Amino acid sequence: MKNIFGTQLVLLRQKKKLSQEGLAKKLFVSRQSISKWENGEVEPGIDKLILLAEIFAVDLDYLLVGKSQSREVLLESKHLSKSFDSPVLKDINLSIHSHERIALLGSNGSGKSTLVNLIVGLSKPDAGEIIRHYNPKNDLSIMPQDNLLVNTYRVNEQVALSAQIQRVTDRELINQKIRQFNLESQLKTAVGKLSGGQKRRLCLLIAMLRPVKLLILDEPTVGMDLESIDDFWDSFEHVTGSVLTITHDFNQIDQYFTRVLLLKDGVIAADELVANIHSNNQTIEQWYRRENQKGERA
Ligand SMILES: Nc1ncnc2c1ncn2[C@@H]1O[C@H](COP(=O)(O)OP(=O)(O)OP(=O)(O)O)[C@@H](O)[C@H]1O
Repeated sequence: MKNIFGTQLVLLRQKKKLSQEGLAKKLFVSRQSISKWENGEVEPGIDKLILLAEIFAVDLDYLLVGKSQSREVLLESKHLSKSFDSPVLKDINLSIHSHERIALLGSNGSGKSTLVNLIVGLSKPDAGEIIRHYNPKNDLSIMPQDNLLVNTYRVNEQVALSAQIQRVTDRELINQKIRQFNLESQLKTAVGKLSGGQKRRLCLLIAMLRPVKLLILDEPTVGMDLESIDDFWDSFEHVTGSVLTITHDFNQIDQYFTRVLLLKDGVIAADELVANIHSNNQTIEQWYRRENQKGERA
């Protein structure tokens, strides 16, 4: 295990453009520990292995023994179209697989929310179909744009209520999420008194109380200050399963996402792996600006 794990760790860390120091900080260990893991001198404990798998969005099997990642198709959309006063989505063909962290990009009004609403089943397409290879009741979670929180509740009461609604009874799992989302010291604070960033983190925690196959986030950090945005995306690393997010946090996409989709003129105008964009020495913002302007300069 040692050699493969060490090699995998180096590869994944470099792919994510993380230094040993940067990774050590995320795991609350020393840089020397990372170095020892990578050299095969010592193995991390299971808790750190799970965190590593989360941070790199990979299977434990892939991390430990290099077994190829399962690539299950979760959702397929075929020739989707949707019009309001005028056509918004014209011909959307898209597949979402397991272990993908997808950022859905596009100008204001390009139809991102309309597409997400179709995917989660909040509205119906005029034509085309969505094939879901998961149970929408159990395997889909959504973090909406607005915080659906009870401001007068304390944080622990809010979490308990949400856990009850979702029928999550494993107390240890709930406590672990609270620790992961760094909300331990706010447990007795009234939800209404949390900062904007803390509220969004609490919403993400609630959306992730149950492990789901697909998590959908609609502009999760809108209106937040820079510090809260960083804070939020740090917690995002604990998401298991696949994610589809509408976001304009370009710096964060570079760090936390695996794939970007660009919606333009009613179609998926570009669909690219973040690693491919980086290997061309581009940031996601540079890529987005170039792709989104294509055909508009003539
Ligand atoms: N329920 C609706 N009734 C009428 N028009 C709608 C409705 N929902 C969306 N639209 C229109 O569809 C178009 C796409 O809207 P949508 O909200 O999907 O875009 P978006 O890419 O999410 O935009 P933004 O980045 O501004 O959030 C817009 O022109 C919008 O006015």
